[in-house]
Amino acid sequence: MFPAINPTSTQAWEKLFQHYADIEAKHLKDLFQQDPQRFEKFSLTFENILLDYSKNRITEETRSLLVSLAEECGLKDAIDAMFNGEKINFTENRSVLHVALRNRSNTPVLVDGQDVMPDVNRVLAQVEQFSNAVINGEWKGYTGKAINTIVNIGIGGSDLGPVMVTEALKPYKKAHIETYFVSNVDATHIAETLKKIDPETTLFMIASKTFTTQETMTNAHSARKWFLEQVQDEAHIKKHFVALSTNAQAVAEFGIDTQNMFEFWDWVGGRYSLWSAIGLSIACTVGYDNFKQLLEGAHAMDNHFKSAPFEENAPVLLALLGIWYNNFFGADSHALLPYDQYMHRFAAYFQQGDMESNGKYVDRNGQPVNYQTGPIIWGEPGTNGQHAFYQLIHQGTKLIPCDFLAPANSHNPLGDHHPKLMANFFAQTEALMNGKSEEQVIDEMHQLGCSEEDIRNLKTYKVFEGNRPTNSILFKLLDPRTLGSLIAMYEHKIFVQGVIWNIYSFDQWGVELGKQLAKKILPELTSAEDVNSHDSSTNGLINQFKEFRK
Ligand SMILES: O=P(O)(O)OC[C@H]1O[C@@H](O)[C@@H](O)[C@@H](O)[C@@H]1O
Repeated sequence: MFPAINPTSTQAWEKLFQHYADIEAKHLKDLFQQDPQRFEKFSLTFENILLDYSKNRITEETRSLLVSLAEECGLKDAIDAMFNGEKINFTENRSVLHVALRNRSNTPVLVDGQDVMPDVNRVLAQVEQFSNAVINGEWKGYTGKAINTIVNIGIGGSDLGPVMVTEALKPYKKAHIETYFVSNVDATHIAETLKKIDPETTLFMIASKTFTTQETMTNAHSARKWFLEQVQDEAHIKKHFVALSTNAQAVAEFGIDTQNMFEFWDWVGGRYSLWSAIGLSIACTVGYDNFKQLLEGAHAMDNHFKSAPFEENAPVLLALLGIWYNNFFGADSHALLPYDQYMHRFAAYFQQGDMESNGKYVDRNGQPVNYQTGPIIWGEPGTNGQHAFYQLIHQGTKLIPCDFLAPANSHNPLGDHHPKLMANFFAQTEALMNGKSEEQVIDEMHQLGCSEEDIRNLKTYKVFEGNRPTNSILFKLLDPRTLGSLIAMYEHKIFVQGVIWNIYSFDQWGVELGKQLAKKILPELTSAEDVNSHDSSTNGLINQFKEFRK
């Protein structure tokens, strides 16, 4: 196991702290003026992806100090530990092997001395066979009709990945298959979906690692009840319900034939599971070949992550830049801004990926940390965001490092839409960096014929400080392979940050408390008596809720 080091105790941290004072006083605009090679120095390409991180508040010294920090924190050993199947998810005593799910080179990966690759390949073959059968119509519903509708019922990691990927890969969607995702326990979600579908041609995928999650089980039972009301025969369930899970017993108890179960394992974290059987809805929507391309792209990024020197390693650099802003500049959030409508769930996906992984205040020694850990992740596609929240990024009091992501080629090359979209991407990153000086504002106002009084009164509002850092991630086309690489890049970024923050990134105890309390409260909502077992606010709310429902 790699050592548990408090990052603030390293020499690199101390040096970064001193170095920060220098950098804080520098403007990005000047850094570019001083160094014509800046773009070459601070950018890299990986296959069809260009990562330009030159618009960050860094110098070569910053980069080398950040790399020293990673080294001092034992990142190399940590990467090896993950890829070698060590139980780095200590609090659950599990390996962390989403990389094995896409290990296309098929080299053995051992957990407790046993190679997991035969199991991975077996389930992948099952996914291939099943998705082919659904897509080409061999898999028939109870009346002999082919399937044309998939409803994935799952939440969190059993929902967000497939939702994000099927949206991102919509251009690859099989035209005759419609896919719906139901996650919320709010009945509206399942009820509105059931209105649109036909039991004869619908396949339900019950996606749950544990097969105990309240929301998913409630939705699954409602779907089952609806289905049986229509078809009146339990024997038909096996043609219309499959399970994606690690829990065979619970699947059987639900009434799904374990023949129709697509297995995965406890060493796959929920938020890292889209590469596993949880990806069945992806394979059935875009076809197995495209799913395989997604895995290939992720595997290529895994190899890059494992072997590239830290100075040239995309996930490591993104992670280190995040730490630079989070821990030295005090930035508390990070925005993901894809300039691609197909990627509209990308930020939502990595909200879980990042915040559930690194939202921890206890370190790997069991001590509360004395430094900041995971940032708040948020974002929306551009250009929509520009007309909504970019004001605060440009002129607010908070520093918000942003990742801009975009394809050079659109799947919809309609008129001049794509050049317009991309002009905005380039303009925003440039504007965030350069800002606009008071001199420029005055010049502009003169040119517009503004009065001296107006200029005096308004100029300060129109000044942009700039010096707002961004990463630009430009890729050739949003194809399955590229998407796989991008997702894996962010997964590994999260891993690197967790290692440096010395926290356990692969558990999620923080989601348990609310679940426990909800279980306790549920029977109170239907009991006849007034509730008084909580604080006055919770009692008051519950009792008013009951009153409103009388
Ligand atoms: O896939 P299941 O087991 O239904 O879990 C769904 C989600 O539940 C949440 O409470 C978290 O634990 C997530 O990490 C997980 O992805």
